[in-house]
Amino acid sequence: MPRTMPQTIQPALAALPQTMHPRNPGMALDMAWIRAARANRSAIERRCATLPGRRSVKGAHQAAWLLRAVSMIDLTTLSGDDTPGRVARLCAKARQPVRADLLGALGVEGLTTGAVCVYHEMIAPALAALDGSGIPVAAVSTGFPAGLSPFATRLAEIEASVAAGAREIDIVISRRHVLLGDWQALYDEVAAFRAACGPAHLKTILATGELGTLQNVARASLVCMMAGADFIKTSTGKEPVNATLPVGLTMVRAIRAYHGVTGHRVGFKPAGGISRARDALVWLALIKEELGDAWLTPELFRFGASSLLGDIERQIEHHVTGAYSAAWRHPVG
Ligand SMILES: O=C[C@H](O)COP(=O)(O)O
Repeated sequence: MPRTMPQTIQPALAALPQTMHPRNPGMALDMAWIRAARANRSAIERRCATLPGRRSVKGAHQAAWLLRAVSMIDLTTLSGDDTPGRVARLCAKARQPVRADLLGALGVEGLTTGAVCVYHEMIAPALAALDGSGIPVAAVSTGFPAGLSPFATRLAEIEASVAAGAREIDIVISRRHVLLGDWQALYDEVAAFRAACGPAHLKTILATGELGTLQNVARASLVCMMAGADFIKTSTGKEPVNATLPVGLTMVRAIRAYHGVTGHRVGFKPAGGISRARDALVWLALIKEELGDAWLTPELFRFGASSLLGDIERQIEHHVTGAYSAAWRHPVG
């Protein structure tokens, strides 16, 4: 027996900011600012420990937040055995991320994921499957995930993916530049990637699980933003440790500081290992509290996730019907 339609859901979705912010133009490398950037791990961990409990949203509010989360997912497949068929199924899910009967019960229309994220070779099938939907295709690039191919090859890879129709490019930075403290090299690399992107938006993957310290994460975040990144992203999903809350808090505070100084809004994308609806809610609480509602839009926040959507759909089904179904009934791709 469907529950009464929660009246909060459609307004919560409609209230999503639709404004187009100007892109981050970047700025000159400010070494004094980079050197001054610090990250106090114990304070950061204490702050993160408060997040899961304090912001417990229930019922219709939880369903509304979960639907909002869906609109901010970069629905991802990044496997060596990806095929056009798998990508087509993923894109069908991006167009209709939650079962029509469930959305109908909630009075919600027009919900899609934020983007579909694939390797270069899968751009064409993704574009074909998303035709007319307005959903952008994001391509991982620059020798993803290690980023150790020749520099010219990495630039050419970006240009090829933009020419193929990707509107967003997820690059990986050279971790050694961070580990060696060569901030000028990191800045020059990211600035060159940004130039190669042209009109496509640049998401810079820090691969934080390989950067050693939170201070390195804070400094690398600032350098990427100074070099013109549209988004900073935690991880490839292939590192041993991917998106963690302490890393996320460090990065969003760097975004907040950069906005405070320059007035430019840079987006944030936690990625890798985010697979449960309740974790998505904690990430949204982090963004709301640290950056404010202006960032709770697909333009400025994305989850990079391959399996999160299935769990969210399952929770939405529970909200509508009062029953849980098996996870296998909510395949993503
Ligand atoms: O950028 C997205 C990640 O590769 C997805 O990671 P995941 O498969 O752990 O959700």
